[in-house]
Amino acid sequence: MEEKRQGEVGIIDKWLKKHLLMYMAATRHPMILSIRDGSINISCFKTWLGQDYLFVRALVPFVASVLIKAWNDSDDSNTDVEVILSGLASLKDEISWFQNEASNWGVQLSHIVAHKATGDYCRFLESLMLPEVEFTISITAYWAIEVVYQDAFTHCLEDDAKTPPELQETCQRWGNDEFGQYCQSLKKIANRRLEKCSDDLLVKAEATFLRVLEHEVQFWNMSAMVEPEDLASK
Ligand SMILES: Cc1ncc(CN)c(N)n1
Repeated sequence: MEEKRQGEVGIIDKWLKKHLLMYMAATRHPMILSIRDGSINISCFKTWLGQDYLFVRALVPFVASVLIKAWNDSDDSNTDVEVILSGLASLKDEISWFQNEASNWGVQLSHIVAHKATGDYCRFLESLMLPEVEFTISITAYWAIEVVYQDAFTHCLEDDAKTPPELQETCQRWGNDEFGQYCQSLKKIANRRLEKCSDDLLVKAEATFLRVLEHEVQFWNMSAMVEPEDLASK
């Protein structure tokens, strides 16, 4: 297979162009736009916080499985393992952040039950952890999962955003430059693998990318739904 020439558009950029509507549905969801324009209903934010805590916990074994696949199957395993390991390590911080944030907002994490969208997304992660799922597929999914948050929350930090001060820290968590660089490193690994893989695998990887976007949209939809008890207390 020919090496990609400098300046040539990578496979992921082609997908982003081809599936722009779906990508925008995930990264410019009404829930994100409501954070950005300050109209967010705080009970939706609290639902998101509790459900995302469950999701991030399920992300740990998934990222660990990507790490093992990089170790076993990568053509540049030293670099890839280092990148993935730093993501895995930062999940510990992320979980502590959720615990701290939940206590600030009065959300009891021990009482949280997974909603359907959360359960579906976690089961999807589990299906990607199977040993027969190729490294190319799992690194593509990992990049897609992270970039949706990075892009969405960066949007909430732009100069003209009216994000409420109490949600700035949440947006910073995924909208900071360092996380942006991290997503670029994941994209580079995924692109390198995709350039070299068979047509069959490429089709599978594109379908996996789309499934991540669908799950992200469902996750935002679920968070944006006001719980009946919140309506009753109004
Ligand atoms: C649903 C979801 N997608 C992505 C991320 C970013 N780790 C997250 N915390 N939650």
